[in-house]
Amino acid sequence: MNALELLLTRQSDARLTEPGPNSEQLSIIKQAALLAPDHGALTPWQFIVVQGEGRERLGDVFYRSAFHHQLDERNLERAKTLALRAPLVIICIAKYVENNKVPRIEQVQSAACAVFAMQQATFAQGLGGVWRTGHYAQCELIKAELGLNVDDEIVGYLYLGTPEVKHVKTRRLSTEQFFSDF
Ligand SMILES: Cc1cc2nc3c(=O)[nH]c(=O)nc-3n(C[C@H](O)[C@H](O)[C@H](O)COP(=O)(O)O)c2cc1C
Repeated sequence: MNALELLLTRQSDARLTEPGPNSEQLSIIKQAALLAPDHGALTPWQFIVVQGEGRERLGDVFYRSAFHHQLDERNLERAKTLALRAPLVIICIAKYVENNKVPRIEQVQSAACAVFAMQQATFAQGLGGVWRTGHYAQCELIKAELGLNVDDEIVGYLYLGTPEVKHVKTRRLSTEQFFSDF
């Protein structure tokens, strides 16, 4: 797949199954993350790769968060299984570095670029992925359990694997709606 084909056909896949990225594919995905634009070369990132039984441990962390926040019964039950929705999950963190020139938002944006780069690198290798956030990206208890600082931001959980169903993105937006000339 060439670069333009990637950019113009990329899509997310919410339903993912085995196999996940092999070690060679994962290595490429990791390298793509580290090429994210980075103002001031602060490298304000941290990535935690979760696979195999690690997904069950992450499910336990989600469960403790759900319990702590008194989520309803349905969410409590779901919590333990969430990380099992793909063979591999990467927890993507903006690791905030205090800096006079580079505000926090730019560091979070840089980490977000890294997430997108990883999703693209996955797609380009014939696999699929989806970027998720929600309650478990905002929870202070989870940050603490992952050993993160309060200033850090979980910018997403990137679920990666093989798409369960082959589908082609049908929603096409019109450039005229979002671009104008000045
Ligand atoms: C910051 C961010 C958080 C997201 N969180 C979720 C989420 O929690 N659950 C979800 O189903 N999709 C979430 N999405 C959307 C999907 O990742 C995906 O972009 C969307 O399903 C559209 O698919 P597409 O990438 O093929 O256009 C999020 C996207 C972004 C950028």
